[in-house]
Amino acid sequence: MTEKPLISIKNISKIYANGTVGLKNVSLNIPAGQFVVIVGLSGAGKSTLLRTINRMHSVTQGDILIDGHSIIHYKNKQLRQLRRSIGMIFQDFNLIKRSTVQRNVLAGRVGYYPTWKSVCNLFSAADKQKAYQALQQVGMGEKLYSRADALSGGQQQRVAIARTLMQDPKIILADEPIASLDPMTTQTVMKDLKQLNRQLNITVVVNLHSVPIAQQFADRIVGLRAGELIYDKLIDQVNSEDFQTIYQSSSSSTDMENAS
Ligand SMILES: Nc1ncnc2c1ncn2[C@@H]1O[C@H](COP(=O)(O)OP(=O)(O)OP(=O)(O)O)[C@@H](O)[C@H]1O
Repeated sequence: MTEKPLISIKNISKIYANGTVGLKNVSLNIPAGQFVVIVGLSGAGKSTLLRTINRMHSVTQGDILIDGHSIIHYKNKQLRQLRRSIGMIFQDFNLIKRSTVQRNVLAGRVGYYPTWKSVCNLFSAADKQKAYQALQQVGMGEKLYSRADALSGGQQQRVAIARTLMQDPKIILADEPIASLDPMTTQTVMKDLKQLNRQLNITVVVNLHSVPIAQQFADRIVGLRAGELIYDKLIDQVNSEDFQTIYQSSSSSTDMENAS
């Protein structure tokens, strides 16, 4: 029996206002609990694809269903609820640098508060406890009162992950989460994501440049090239030649180094 997908992407295309084609007729079904890695050269459309899933980008054509509901026409309350259920991790962490770790993590909860309460920092004791637990989950409990800008890049990314946990997300989208990190911290951050995926059954979709890291962590690898999906395999079916299709006609030495 085929499992009903949590994320169903149906023939989507994205053409930016300046005419650039971001995605061409991409279809993809992701079941709940899967750890999916999207790989491809710079400009292949990875960020565009990820950002259509939480409607940071709208699609030009096609449909996206989350849990069976089309999201492409969502507005106002529906859109806020959608974004509350989807955590997003960015390459540059997106923390408020001059605020404490606790305040940054609580920011993940603002979708559950009326604006005036979150602006006035009126978070409940239960949510402060939840923030501490989220930090503990990524090994950062003792940094609760540190300032975000006093942390290393890897620590900041883990705070960003804790912030998404405050949303009780069904899905975490991570756009190049390790691009600014050294190899050791890369492992820590990827292991955190994998642990949340496995322990909390959060569906994770990650954009990566590094094929070895993709192979280490993914349940499934999806390859994009020039906006098209050209590759989609479960990890046990992947072989090293597969990646040549994605990375062929590379003009970027960085990508080729990472792919090797
Ligand atoms: N806001 C935008 N306006 C116009 N074109 C854009 C915009 N964002 C992305 N693009 C273009 O869409 C295409 C896909 O870009 P996208 O950022 O999705 O690729 P990517 O695979 O994530 O690349 P990278 O690995 O460099 O982040 C590229 O040609 C890019 O220049």
